[in-house]
Parts: sequence; structure tokens; C-alpha cells
Amino acid sequence: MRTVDLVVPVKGLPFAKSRLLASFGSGDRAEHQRTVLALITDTVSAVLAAEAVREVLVVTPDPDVTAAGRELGASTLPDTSAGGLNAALELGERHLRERYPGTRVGALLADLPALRPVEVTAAVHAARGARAFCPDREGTGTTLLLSAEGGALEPRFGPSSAAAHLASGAVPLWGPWPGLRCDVDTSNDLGAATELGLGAATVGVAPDPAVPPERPRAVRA
Ligand SMILES: Nc1nc2c(ncn2[C@@H]2O[C@H](COP(=O)(O)OP(=O)(O)OP(=O)(O)O)[C@@H](O)[C@H]2O)c(=O)[nH]1
Ligand SMILES: C=C(OP(=O)(O)O)C(=O)O
Repeated sequence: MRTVDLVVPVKGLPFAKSRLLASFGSGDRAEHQRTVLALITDTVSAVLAAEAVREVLVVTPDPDVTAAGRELGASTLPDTSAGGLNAALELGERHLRERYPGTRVGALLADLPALRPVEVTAAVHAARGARAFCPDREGTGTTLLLSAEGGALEPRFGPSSAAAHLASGAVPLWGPWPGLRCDVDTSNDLGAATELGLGAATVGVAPDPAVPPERPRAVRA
């Protein structure tokens, strides 16, 4: 049964995943952007295939992300909030509630290249209708937040968001869903996701985390 509509927020590609840029030889921005787009593609593809998910709404200011989201079958909304991540999520939440009054809304971050559709469905079921969240692999961040049935999302993403979601009354979900918990911010995270098994888009483009990036070459006069 389809029980949740999900907002997936994505920054403008040139500004996204800045901590991952160091993994690229000479700080190669084109390769970096291709990898960020691949992370988004694998995340969105996995949630679109999750049985518990009805609609996936990508909220972004970026035209390339918008085009990629549409191609995959997600709906898209321009991020006009200019208020950061939580504002973008609330914008998406309002949009989904206008379309589906009373719906259960979720927020999923777009950097989960080892995500499996069954993990999303299992987490939705494990929440049992409560406002709940899935902590990241370190237990400090959040990868998925679900509103209660009929309740508001109240996103508190950002530094130490797991503690913030817990303090705001959301139930932590600690199920065996390594792909759902493995968000990729750094090269180390990419290594962990590689061990779990990257999705088809990321496996083709991500730098091998075991190979140190090339140093920028000295410029000769
Ligand atoms: N629409 C929108 N998405 C955002 C915004 N800020 C962050 N995001 C997205 O939220 C998700 C989680 O953010 P982070 O894990 O911090 O990723 P990031 O900000 O791209 O990474 P860093 O630059 O390394 O901090 C990513 O998919 C981001 O693209 C925002 O202001 N608007
Ligand atoms: C924004 C978040 O992600 P990260 O810690 O990966 O930046 C978060 O966990 O709330």
C-alpha cells in the first residue's frame, strides 16, 4: 500500500556536496557535479520503486536536477524558499498537502546511493503512523523524517539533527537498513556506500575511495 509522499531536497549542483569535492583529482568540478547528480539519481530511483511511497517531489533551484528528477518519474518544484534546507522541505510539504489533503509526508535526503526500496518501505512500516526519523550511520544526522499520520513534518535538519528530531518528540528508527543510513558527505562515506553496493548511476562515476585524489599539477611558467 502507498502510504507516504516524500520530499527530496536538492541544492544547486555547483554548491552541493562541497565536502565531497576533496575526493576529486585537482578538485575536478565537472566530475564532482556528475557524481552529485548520480547520488541524486540513485536515491530518487530507489524511493520511486518503494512500495510504501506514492509520490516523490524533488524541491530544487537547479535546472539539471529538475530535468533529471522528471526523467526518472519524480515530480519537481522550484525551491523558491531561499531559506535553506528546512524551509525547502516545508515548501514541498505544503505543496504535497494541497495536492493530497491529510497525506503523510516524509523528507529524504538525496545522498543515499546504496539505498534499497525495501528499506524505505520497512522504515515507513516500522514508524507505525508516528512522527519518526532514521538516524544516519554515525547516529548524529538524519536521512529520513516521517510526519505522523495527519501531523506536520516539523523538519529540524542540520548539524546534530538526530538529537534535534529526538528532542522534538520524533521516534528514532534503528532498523537493519544500512543503505538508508549511509548518507554520503565525505570520501569515507563513499567508501562505506561502495561496500554496501552503489546504485547503477553512482557506480559508473564515483571516484574509487581507495585511490587518493591526484594533487593539482604545478603550473609551469
Ligand atoms: N532545496 C534545497 N536543498 C538543500 C538545501 N540545503 C541542503 N539541501 C539538500 O539537502 C540534502 C542534505 O544536505 P547535506 O547532506 O548537508 O548536503 P550538502 O549541503 O549538499 O553538502 P555540503 O556542501 O558538503 O554541506 C542534500 O540533498 C542537499 O542538496 C537548500 O537550501 N535547498
Ligand atoms: C543535513 C543533514 O545532513 P548532513 O549531516 O549529512 O549534512 C542532517 O543530517 O540533518
